[in-house]
Amino acid sequence: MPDLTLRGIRKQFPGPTPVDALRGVDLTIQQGEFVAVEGQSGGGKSTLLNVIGLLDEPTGGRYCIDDEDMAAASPAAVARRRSAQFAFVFQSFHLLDRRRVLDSVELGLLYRAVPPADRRRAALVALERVGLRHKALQTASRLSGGERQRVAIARALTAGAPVVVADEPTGNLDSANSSAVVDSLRSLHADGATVVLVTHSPEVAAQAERRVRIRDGVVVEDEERQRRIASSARSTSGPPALVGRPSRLRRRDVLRDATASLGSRLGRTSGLVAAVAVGVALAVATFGVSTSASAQVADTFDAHTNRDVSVEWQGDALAAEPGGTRDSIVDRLEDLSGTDAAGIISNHSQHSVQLTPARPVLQSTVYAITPHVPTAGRLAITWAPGHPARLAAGEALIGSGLAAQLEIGPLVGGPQLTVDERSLTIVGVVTSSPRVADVMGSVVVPADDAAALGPVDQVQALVLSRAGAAQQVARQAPLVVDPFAPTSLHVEAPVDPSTVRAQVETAVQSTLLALTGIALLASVAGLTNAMVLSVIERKQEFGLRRALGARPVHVVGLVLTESSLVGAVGGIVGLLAGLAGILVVTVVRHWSPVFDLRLAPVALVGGVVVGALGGAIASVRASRIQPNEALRL
Ligand SMILES: Nc1ncnc2c1ncn2[C@@H]1O[C@H](COP(=O)(O)OP(=O)(O)OP(=O)(O)O)[C@@H](O)[C@H]1O
Repeated sequence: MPDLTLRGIRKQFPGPTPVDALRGVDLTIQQGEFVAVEGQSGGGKSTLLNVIGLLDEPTGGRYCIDDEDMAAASPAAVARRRSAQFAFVFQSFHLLDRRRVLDSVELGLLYRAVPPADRRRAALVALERVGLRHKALQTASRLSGGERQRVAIARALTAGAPVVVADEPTGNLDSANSSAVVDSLRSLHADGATVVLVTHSPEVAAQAERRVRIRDGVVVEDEERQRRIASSARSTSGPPALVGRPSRLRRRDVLRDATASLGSRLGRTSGLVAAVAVGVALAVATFGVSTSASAQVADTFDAHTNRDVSVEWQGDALAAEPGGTRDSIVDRLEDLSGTDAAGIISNHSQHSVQLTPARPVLQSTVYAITPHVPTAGRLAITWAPGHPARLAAGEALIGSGLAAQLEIGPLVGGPQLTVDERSLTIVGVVTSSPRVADVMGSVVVPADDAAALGPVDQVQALVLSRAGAAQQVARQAPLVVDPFAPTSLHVEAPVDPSTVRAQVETAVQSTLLALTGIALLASVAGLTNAMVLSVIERKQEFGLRRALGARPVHVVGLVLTESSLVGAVGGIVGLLAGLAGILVVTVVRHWSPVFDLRLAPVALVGGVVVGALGGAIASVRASRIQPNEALRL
């Protein structure tokens, strides 16, 4: 049981004009005394109490508790002493205002690693003693001033600390409530606790067995005349046994405490969650939209451009080789696995074309095609009404450009076109030829009529491959077209789709990931700001926790747990909002949405990381809050 010995205690507050609040205080308080500290305002009473309760360090002199010099004790040892040996009652109560009364009463035991059920039992017993058991589950801020001070006394009772330090506990109370509080203090004293009480009230001071008067930072009067009388009336059993392990905290309790704390400020907590959710939602949406967009781009490539393969050669050189006829080349190309359609189109340079003898003669290129060129070359053809979609000997197609030049009307009655001296029936107009653009201004005849057109300029085998097979077909096509000199042929195939796909995906994703990073950084910045503001607002609460034995690391843990919880909830809300965003964008753009299941854990972990980062600065600030400064009126 501690005896408190102060020798030559000085306390100077620095500043432009330093204040000497204590100027050499000598005082010995033995275990079990009831001491009232009186004196004029500004005399140094609260400062003395803070030094005694280890809430503040003196700047000079020696303060020993049971012969241990506190100046030599480590911060952790001081926190342990505070938790084990002191209970505090303040003029302005200092409760966890937004939380249940029970939480304020239990707080000291929380920092002694006492299990929740035991804490609750002890708190209810203490509340019973101050007549407030029925208010245990009520929000503390709803209580009257007198009730709040009785809750603070209940907290001191629960702590079972050997020394109760009370700084003007009746300062804000009327006389009835004052007497109730003084009675409670006397009852604590009767249990064996030392009570050190600062008061301006002579009536309250008169209840103490020893009155110490302090003026201008020195003890001017120390009256002990009632000590003997009171000592004899006092319990000899000493203070109640201390429960728990001082200045220790159970990990599970941090989570409960943080959850309760967040729950007690739902408005602010929602704001914090929103700060995280916005970042996570943007991250999820950009990531999801980029995946959907990439899939869309890849699909487009696969469906169209990637299927075109062509092999080109000059003149009619192959015709003389065995198997060099157009039909056999086309047959071999169509036999390749991965080919959907194949055809050969040859360019027979310029010829004179004329619609009727009355019309002008035009010069136009003539192409000869095998039957599957319209499919393989993806030609769009408007056939003459009633004509089958196939070109027979003596018939011709004309490109829509040439048709306009020739001023051809509807293809009814089989209009005739004279090419050189030959008359051909026009049976269709080519309205689109994406692979051989020249066809649009040309005449197209069947390959069987090609011989009549004279020498060939250029021959192209057009292959339409299956989606994804273009590369394979492009490798084999020259071998089947000219097995004797495949390298002499010019092959055109699309860029490997996987390369294009990867390039597009990388480009899209790196841009969007950069945006994602910016969104998350903005979230961290927003949360940091909000958490720091929250810590400033809760300064007194953190001071109280420190006074009741919390070490800086406990405070850091609480704030980080709160911000990580906010992050986790923000992550989930952000994930849902982000998925909704993906759905909206993809529906509006007619894309197929891609929901990557991995987004869920990533969003949750991302939220927690954002939360923890956002709470880092606030937690350090909270841990630096000094109890004496935070708890000053
Ligand atoms: N943190 C501080 N920084 C600067 N000066 C301080 C600080 N705390 C107290 N003081 C000054 O130290 C002196 C003693 O203050 P203290 O609060 O101990 O007086 P008190 O006797 O408790 O006064 P009251 O009865 O009005 O509460 C005062 O002049 C006060 O302004």
